[in-house]
Amino acid sequence: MRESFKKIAIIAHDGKKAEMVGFFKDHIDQLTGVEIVATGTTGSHLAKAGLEVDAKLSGPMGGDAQIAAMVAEGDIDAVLFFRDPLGKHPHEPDVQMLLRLCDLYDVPLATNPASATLLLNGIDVIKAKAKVE
Ligand SMILES: O=C(CO)COP(=O)(O)O
Repeated sequence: MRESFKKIAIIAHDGKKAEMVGFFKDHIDQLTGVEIVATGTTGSHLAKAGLEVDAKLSGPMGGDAQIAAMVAEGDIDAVLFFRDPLGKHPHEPDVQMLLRLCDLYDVPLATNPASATLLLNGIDVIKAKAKVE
């Protein structure tokens, strides 16, 4: 079980970007003190919403692959990926690689807002526990 969440990755497919921005505006307090890495366009949306973001390449240009490599190197503590199950994505192999590496390295992965809410609440519990200890 992970004991600290210093850096998280945020990614959203185009069909989920509006929902993703609304979600993170609502959960901005839970991101205090957490570094955010994002794919390119997701990152620019988050930056516009006032978050500090390390934006990688756009997803179809290799951004998911860059984040997957960070997962493999142990540099990412959780991935919040707002996937669009109804869209077609030219870089689907990169997406599958990212999901696989999260499972391989046991990195918490949320692929929809409901699970992202639970993940962020879980991070809060771990943060609170670390303060008490
Ligand atoms: O394609 C993506 C996820 O697979 C997201 O990439 P962008 O954030 O650059 O749109």
